[in-house]
Amino acid sequence: MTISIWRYSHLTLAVSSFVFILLASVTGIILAFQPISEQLQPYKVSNFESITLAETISNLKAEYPEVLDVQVDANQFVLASVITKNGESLQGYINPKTAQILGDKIEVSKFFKWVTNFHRSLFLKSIGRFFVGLCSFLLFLITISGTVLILKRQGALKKFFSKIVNENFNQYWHVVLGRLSLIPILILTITGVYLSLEKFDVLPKNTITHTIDFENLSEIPKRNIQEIPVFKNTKLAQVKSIEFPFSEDVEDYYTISLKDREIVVNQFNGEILSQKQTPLTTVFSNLSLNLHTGKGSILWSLILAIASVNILFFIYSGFAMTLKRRKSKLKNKYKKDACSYVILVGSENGNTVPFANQLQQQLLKAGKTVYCTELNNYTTYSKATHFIIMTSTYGEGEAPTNANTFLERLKTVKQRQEISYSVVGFGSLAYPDFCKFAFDVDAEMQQQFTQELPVFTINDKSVTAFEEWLSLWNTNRKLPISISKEKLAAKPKLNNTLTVVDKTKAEAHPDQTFIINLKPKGNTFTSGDLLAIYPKNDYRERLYSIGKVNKNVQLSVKLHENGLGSGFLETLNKGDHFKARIVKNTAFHFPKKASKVILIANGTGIAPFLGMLDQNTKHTETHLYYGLRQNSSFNLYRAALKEAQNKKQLSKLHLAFSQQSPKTYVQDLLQRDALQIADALKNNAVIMICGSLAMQKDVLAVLNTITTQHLNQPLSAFTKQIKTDCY
Ligand SMILES: Cc1cc2nc3c(=O)[nH]c(=O)nc-3n(C[C@H](O)[C@H](O)[C@H](O)COP(=O)(O)O)c2cc1C
Repeated sequence: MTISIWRYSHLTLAVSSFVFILLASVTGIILAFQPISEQLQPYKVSNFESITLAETISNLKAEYPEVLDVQVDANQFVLASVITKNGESLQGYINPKTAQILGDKIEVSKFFKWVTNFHRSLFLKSIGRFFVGLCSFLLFLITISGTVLILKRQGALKKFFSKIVNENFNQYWHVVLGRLSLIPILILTITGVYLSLEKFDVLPKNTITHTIDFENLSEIPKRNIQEIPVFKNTKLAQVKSIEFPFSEDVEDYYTISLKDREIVVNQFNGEILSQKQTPLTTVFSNLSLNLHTGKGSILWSLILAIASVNILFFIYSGFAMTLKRRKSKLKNKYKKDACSYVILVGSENGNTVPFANQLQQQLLKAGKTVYCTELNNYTTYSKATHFIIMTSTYGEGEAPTNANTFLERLKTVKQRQEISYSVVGFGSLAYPDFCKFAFDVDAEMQQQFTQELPVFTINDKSVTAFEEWLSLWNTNRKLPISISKEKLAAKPKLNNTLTVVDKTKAEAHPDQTFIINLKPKGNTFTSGDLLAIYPKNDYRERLYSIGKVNKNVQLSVKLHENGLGSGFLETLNKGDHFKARIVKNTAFHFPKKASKVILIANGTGIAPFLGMLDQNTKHTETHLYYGLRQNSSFNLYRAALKEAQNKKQLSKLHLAFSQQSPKTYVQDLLQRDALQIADALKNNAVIMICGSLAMQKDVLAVLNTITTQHLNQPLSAFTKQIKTDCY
């Protein structure tokens, strides 16, 4: 079944039962405190587990002239009904070690009785009971469909509990709490259904009847209670109730109900007269009651209370997510065959839709005819001249639900006219397959249409990045489109405060470059992750590649004229602090296992590599190809790289100077070392590239020549071994 059907079922079940579930959860939370308040009473004696039945019965018989019965409840409180020496009839909790009365039987308060009644039947008697039972069953189905949705989201059963990226409060906690309360909620619902079925007499009722051979009852050998084997060998903890013999007639006996069976014992010689297993329905019934109410365990009662609070949160967050999805509807002014621009959207949770809506509105304002639809609706567009595909990636590099049949449709639906296209990928660097679906779409589109711009990727809904794409696209299309950032920009989630440890001076460097070391809060980042800063405290974001050096965040920054990010960082002084966001960039971490690592950088692209070399304490063979303008540009990094070489954390350094004669670029050095590079790639080496996009393009072209010439394969055969982070 597809994810949308599961999601639809999950939602429909929730909508149809949420009022009942809401009421049952609120009352359930209150009721969880009843067993807790009971258990806090001081009626359980110490070392209860070691007390025997023999000890209890003989103590009671010694203390009271007549004992009617004894019950041991889920709290291990022992309740006895006795007649005292004064002839008074008494029911209360006793200490089985002394037979002394500890207190009166606890009566459930009127308030708890009222809430219990409401919880069971909503005061609607049988009809109410039926609905409560039904809703328990529906909640069971909601839990199952929710589990399937989590499984689909996580991609595999073994990943059920693996880490979840926190992109959205409601979504994140819906899944995290859903996983944590899965078992308690399943137990609550199954036991709830069982208890309801029991009330409707649907389950078979088995009562125990004993057949006793009254003819052969004997009073001899007369045994003391303490010497009767079954009493000696049975612990009180196993007992549920004891019915004492009515009189001293041999035909009256002890009936002892244990957890798994019921026995009848001759009161004189201790012979077991009959023994019957407890029926399974009774075992389940007791188990269901204890599990559903939390009787007998403060911990379980608390777990049930927390699970019920979570259910309330699921109702809220589930509806909040649904509303958000609904709000992100696509609307059109023109019919599909009347438009020259077609925006095709792929979105799982609606985050990409506002970007598409903005672009559509602004294009309409500019007098263009635009049609906007989901990728799965792809069909013919008789007047289209340009497609803009805006799609997120979901699961593990897969298509979002409303785009999962697009690639198939693309093969069958044929357009009649020439069409150009641009793909904008929305994704998150926290996932290894960053914007993969956008790249898959682009590869297929290239077969039929003209690519106008290479795939443009947008991390974490960055409005700044979208503006960058728009500016490139505007230039190409000769359009003046600008978007309303306020409508798109979500408040950035600043997750760290960084303090300046030290900073070099930009003016001391020939290329106006400086290194800044920042002390973050916590240690949960690594080299290759990104630091997102918001210099003007608005939506404008600037990203820097992090090198983790001495547990600090180290950035290498080139000061640009009027540069928003570089200007802000340049004005900071030692001790200053500011809030920012550390963005995980799992796709650009130093490989844990690799025969060899080849790092390629130019300019400030060295930043993450300085950290990776500092962290390369396993001495993985690592080569660095580094392009700078001139020898003096290298002064800033000389000491750190020398130290890395001395510590054998950098095996070899290859420098290229582009403004010194002979002018050399990193790709020239790669070409020079073509044989070693080919050999390394063949032996599973990893190549990491960081720096300018122009350098990346040239380097990839040279690498492709190397693999084609020396390994008879294009570079695309080695994609898994190439990691890039260029800007
Ligand atoms: C369960 C899940 C899996 C994701 N998998 C990826 C992924 O493999 N690659 C990626 O770049 N982004 C991934 N993302 C991030 C989304 O693509 C990103 O948040 C996007 O902005 C969501 O837009 P949408 O709500 O329109 O689908 C994933 C998000 C979620 C919730």
